[in-house]
Amino acid sequence: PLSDAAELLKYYEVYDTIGTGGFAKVKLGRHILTGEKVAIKIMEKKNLGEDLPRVKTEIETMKNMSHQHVCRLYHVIETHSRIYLVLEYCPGGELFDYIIAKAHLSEEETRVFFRQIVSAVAYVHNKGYAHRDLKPENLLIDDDHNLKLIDFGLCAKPKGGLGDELMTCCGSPAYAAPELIQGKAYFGAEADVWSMGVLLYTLLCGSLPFDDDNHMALFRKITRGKYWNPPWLSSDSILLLKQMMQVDPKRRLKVGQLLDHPWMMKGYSSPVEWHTRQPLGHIDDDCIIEMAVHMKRSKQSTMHLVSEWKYDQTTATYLLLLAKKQSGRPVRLLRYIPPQE
Ligand SMILES: CN(C)C[C@H]1CC[C@H](N2C(=O)NCc3cnc4ccc(-c5cc(Cl)c(O)c(Cl)c5)cc4c32)CC1
Repeated sequence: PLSDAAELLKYYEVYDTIGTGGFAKVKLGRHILTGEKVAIKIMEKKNLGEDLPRVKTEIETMKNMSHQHVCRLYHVIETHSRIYLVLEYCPGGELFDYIIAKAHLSEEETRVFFRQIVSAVAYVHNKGYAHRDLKPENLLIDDDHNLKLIDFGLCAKPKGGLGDELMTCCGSPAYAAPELIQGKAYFGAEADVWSMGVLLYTLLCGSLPFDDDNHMALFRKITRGKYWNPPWLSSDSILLLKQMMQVDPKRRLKVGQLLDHPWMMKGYSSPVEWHTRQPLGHIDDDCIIEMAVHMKRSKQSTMHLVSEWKYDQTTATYLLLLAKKQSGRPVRLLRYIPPQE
């Protein structure tokens, strides 16, 4: 109903649907004040049913994430019948489609992308979360041809940190670790490493290491852990894949060992940089000043308003101004507000 869209249309122009994700529709939008493009994930509450907790998980998780390779949440709008998530726009679409278009990637191109994936996952783990649904469909390409991790609906934050075991069997079977599909208690971080191994295989080979239309046959292949190595793989790639797709989670590589693994270092002089370049809560002076001028408020009161991080229009305006600055565009808000018809 119009009343739901009214709140969204106060702050965004909304264009056509650019994708669908399970129980959500994603539309392209533009933030009126900054002119920045955004992706708007639209969910009908009545269609969510038992998926509502998953949405709440995704929202709370993403509010705690601010990283160069994690898709940024800007604004949460909840109306009578809908939940809107305003997210960082990634014009390059899914990594999945990119791989299909190229059949498979070279080792060099794979390394550039895989270093970004490991950076994102190491950051997420350091925050105490396991993603649990790592796959090429959940990695998007932004306008700088960099990867952004999405879909935190299945991620878990064990009460006692990642040292605690998880029980829920979830994620996409083809990427799921043997211990997870066998219904055993598992460590989220170890299961994520297995999924990253499957991901690395799809990048280098253009196909899945374990695949079968029959679920039971697929499970058998995963628990057996044997897969075909195409002839174009280097021996280094074959070794790394073997170390990540170890059926026994205790023999599997740790994320910490991935950061400076010889395969990851080929052509690079430093380990994967996983720390964020935009710490949560960081307040940028230029953005605060532009907002203060625009809102006719003092710099001090503007800084306090932004520091509440309510993921409302203020948070969205600040973060999108910051994104503009980081892309080298002018830190300016729209001077003229068109008359509301
Ligand atoms: C697992 N797949 C099927 C899901 C699809 C959903 C549509 C996506 N998409 C496009 O189709 N075209 C362009 C496009 C551009 N920018 C996007 C920014 C964020 C998201 C996004 C972020 C989060 Cl955190 C999230 O949970 C979801 Cl569902 C989507 C999607 C974008 C997007 C691609 C992945």
